[in-house]
Amino acid sequence: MNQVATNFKARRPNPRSGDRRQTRKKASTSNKWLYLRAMRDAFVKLNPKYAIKNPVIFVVWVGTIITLLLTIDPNLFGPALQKNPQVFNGLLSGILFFTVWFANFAEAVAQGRGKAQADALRLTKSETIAKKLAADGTISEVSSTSLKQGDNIYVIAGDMIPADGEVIMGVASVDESAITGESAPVLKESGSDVASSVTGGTRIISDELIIRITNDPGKGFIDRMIALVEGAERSKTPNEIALTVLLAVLSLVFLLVVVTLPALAYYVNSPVSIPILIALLVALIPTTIGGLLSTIGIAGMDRVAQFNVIATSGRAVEACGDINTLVLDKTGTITLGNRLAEEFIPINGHSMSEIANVAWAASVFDNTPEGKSIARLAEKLVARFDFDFNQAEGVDFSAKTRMSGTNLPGGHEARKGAVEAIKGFVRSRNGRDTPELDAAYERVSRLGGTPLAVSLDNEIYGVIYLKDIVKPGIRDRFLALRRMGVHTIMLTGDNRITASVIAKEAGVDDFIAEATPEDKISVIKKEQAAGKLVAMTGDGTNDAPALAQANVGVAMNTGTQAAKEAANMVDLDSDPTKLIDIISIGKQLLITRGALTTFSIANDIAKYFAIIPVIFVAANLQSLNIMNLTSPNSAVLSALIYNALIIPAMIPLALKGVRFRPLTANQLLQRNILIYGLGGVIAPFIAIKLIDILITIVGLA
Ligand SMILES: Nc1ncnc2c1ncn2[C@@H]1O[C@H](COP(=O)(O)OP(=O)(O)OP(=O)(O)O)[C@@H](O)[C@H]1O
Ligand SMILES: [K+]
Ligand SMILES: [Mg+2]
Repeated sequence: MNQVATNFKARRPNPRSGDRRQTRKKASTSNKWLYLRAMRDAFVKLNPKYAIKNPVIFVVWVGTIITLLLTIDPNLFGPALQKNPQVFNGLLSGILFFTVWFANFAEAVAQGRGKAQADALRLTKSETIAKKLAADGTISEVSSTSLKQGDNIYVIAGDMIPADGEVIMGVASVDESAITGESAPVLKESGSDVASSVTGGTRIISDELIIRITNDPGKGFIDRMIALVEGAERSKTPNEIALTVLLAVLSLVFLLVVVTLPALAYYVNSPVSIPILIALLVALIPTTIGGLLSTIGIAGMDRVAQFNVIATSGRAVEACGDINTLVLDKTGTITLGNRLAEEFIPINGHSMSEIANVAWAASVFDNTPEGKSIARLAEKLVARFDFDFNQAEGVDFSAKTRMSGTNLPGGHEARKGAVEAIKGFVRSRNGRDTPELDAAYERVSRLGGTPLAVSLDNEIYGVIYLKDIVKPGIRDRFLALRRMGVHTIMLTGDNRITASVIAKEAGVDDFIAEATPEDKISVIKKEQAAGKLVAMTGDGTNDAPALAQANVGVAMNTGTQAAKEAANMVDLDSDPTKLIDIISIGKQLLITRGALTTFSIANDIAKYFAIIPVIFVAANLQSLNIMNLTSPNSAVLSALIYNALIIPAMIPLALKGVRFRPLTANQLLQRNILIYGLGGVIAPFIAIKLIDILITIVGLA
């Protein structure tokens, strides 16, 4: 006994999870490496094949080449017009090069974070020996990489679970810290909707299980996660594509403006040179947002991942920002969800022990947490109901019938379930319900509890009070959602009174009681038909269709494989309220993008006033030179140095996102226009002036 205990302890200090946490720490302290790698990757991204995907930055890239050629031969496209053309063109070319490189660097930094995460995940994916079960029950040892969908395997305390699967036999505790970072072991058992799925790379720490493999090699959950965090599957979102197109069109418009300038300048006798035109073009096109656009998107997915939620696409994260309606389960999402039997309320002259006996008989085959807790409470009251187990048959609970029970020998039927369901059942057997039933049912419901009626054949014995508690703090979260303009709907299989009590206590906007699984889908469809974008969470198999129908479906990691496949996000901590955080991240992503676009375009005013006087310098239009910069060369270089430096300066904001408050889209828009629009107009005037003074002191121009 002692020996076993020490053996078990001896294994503890060195479980995989420990190794992994160290790796995580290493990954976070090795920021220096992350930046070094990003610097290198920023050069790799200069490849034109890659660079052309970002039209705005590609224009700068082309400008770099042309100004480089003009450095070698300033008279390549006609006589050079400015002072020291070779030095000027060389400096210009260098600044343009760094503009492109900074944009690449920004993207590489965002991608690098994902790569570090993927490296940590790969550690959990080492090859192990799996014990495969043949049809005749014999066990053979095979490599974990050879396991296919449908294989059955056996694992015992200490083993690593070799691949994703569903528990088909046994109860055991599993250390899932390798994927969730949570050290408390989780109970896994067969039959239960929420606790039967296991993930490859986690470790079983007690007892034994038989698992049916659900994925072919290389298609497991961790494989998918690695691909996702590495950004391999990141496709541009519709909003991002729309903005890219808009930025490209804007660039084209500026290009047309710039090409027509020489004619105008000629007219006022102020000829302009090619490098100045390139400088003006680069200054005017939206390089700041163009350079940071994909960084913002990657960072959004990354931020979701830091919440321990895996998004299957950037599209999903972004869609979160547009969500108008949030559909939530009551039990386990809004309430704690471990609904336990608190009390039996006998009616119609039945005694406490009578209702306990029938409740016990109706629960012996019920594997749900509710069923088990009813049996436990009945046993506390020394319930007895003698019958031959071999001749009895369990009637499983389903969300559709909303009841469960046991078919006893001799044709007797013990049932428990939602009061309306039991009323219907008893009526179909020529029984009656009584006002006493309604009184008991109302009493439980008014407490926010779930009442279950108990019956044997056509006789109702009373009501079971299943107690459930609204999660602490949930009210504030719904309040925050309301401020963001998100409408919340609680869906529950429970009755109207319970539903309204819980809805009021939690502060949701709306509720639907006595909902069947089909109702979930129809609610989502109805909202969508009204032009709303809908998000929902769920865990059970019967949630899968609704998860697929919703614009954003977040499955719990403890949920079934079906639910996880259907969803576009999986929450590793299985905390349904996290959807609220994800919505905030999505909104923040959209706002960050909007803020930086506003800032980028507002910047143009200062850059315009810095460069335009240079073009009309010979015309002596002094009124244009409002910034009073030292020389034409210094004016152009200052504007472009600012234009380049603002990209790395904005990387932290792109990665972290702008400060977010729960406000409606309109309020946020107004706030942002004020901060980033006004700031975007003023900041460059000051910065360009300072750079001009600095390069005059240094003597660059
Ligand atoms: N094990 C059970 N046996 C019999 N009846 C049950 C059992 N579990 C729940 N019920 C009844 O069936 C109803 C519907 O259950 P269901 O799980 O669909 O919804 P819910 O848990 O109340 O709400 P939610 O949709 O928020 O999870 C419950 O409100 C309860 O009255
Ligand atoms: K620009
Ligand atoms: Mg439920």
